[in-house]
Amino acid sequence: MSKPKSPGKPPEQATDRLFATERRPDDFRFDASVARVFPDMIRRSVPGYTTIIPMIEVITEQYAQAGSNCYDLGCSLGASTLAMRHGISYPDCSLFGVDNSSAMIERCEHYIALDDNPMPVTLRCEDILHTELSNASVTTLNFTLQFIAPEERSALLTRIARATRPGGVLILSEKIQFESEREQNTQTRLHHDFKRANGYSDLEISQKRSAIERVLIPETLAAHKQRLLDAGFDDVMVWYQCFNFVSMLAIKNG
Ligand SMILES: Nc1ncnc2c1ncn2[C@@H]1O[C@H](C[S@+](CC[C@H]([NH3+])C(=O)[O-])CC(=O)[O-])[C@@H](O)[C@H]1O
Ligand SMILES: O=C(O)C(=O)Cc1ccccc1
Repeated sequence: MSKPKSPGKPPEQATDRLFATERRPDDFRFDASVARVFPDMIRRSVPGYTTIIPMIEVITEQYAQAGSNCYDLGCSLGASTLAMRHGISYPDCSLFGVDNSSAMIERCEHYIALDDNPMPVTLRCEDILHTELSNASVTTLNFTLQFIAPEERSALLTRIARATRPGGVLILSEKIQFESEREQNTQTRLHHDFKRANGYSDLEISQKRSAIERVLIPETLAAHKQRLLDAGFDDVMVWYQCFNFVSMLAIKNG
């Protein structure tokens, strides 16, 4: 599944109307219907997503090391993978994109093939809880850890920290929960205002909210920071926040 490949037809991209009409309250899944609308869905749903992606390139440029592996865990259609690809300046680095949704990985292959950067990308359709990790300089979890069961998160982060070279990093982006109920309500209202400003109706917002309730479990910033330190990272900093969406940089000492 790695490059080089002849650039195929661009995948058809649709507007996200998945929650526009009344539907059964099924849990959200990363299936073919989500994969088809995903670029539109994530851009209109996650405040800051369109800023975070190019910054992943900037961060990768700073921390990628010669002869190392870089991983994008939960790569979806490869937006963060491509940002990493563009940030890596060493031809002897290896870049891996991992996602357990076959619908995402199939489409991701097309997006990788359309991008003209020569660095090979290896895509794995695997569970990130079991994927092999070693010799890492930059690993990205861009809005993926939130979909992992909370009791599995420590083991995954510990595995990433152990696989990370001195001076390497984890970029961790997450929807977060706030300690204070007042702040939680205010930031949630602002997030919903953002979605409304991007054309989502109240019905779409409320049906999506119910669908993700049991599958996207946000935690507080304090919980994330402490767990990253416990996992073996030496320093954790927030480099981006917009409402209840945050991106952190966890660094292993050089
Ligand atoms: N256990 C798992 N193993 C592998 N993949 C998983 C697992 N659980 C969830 N996923 C995958 O994690 C991705 C999360 S989306 C990432 C966006 C991307 N990073 C981006 O920068 O565009 C974020 C969002 O939709 O808010 C989906 O593709 C899931 O299939
Ligand atoms: O849409 C939302 O309300 C979110 O919290 C973000 C999101 C984005 C894409 C898939 C699932 C959740």
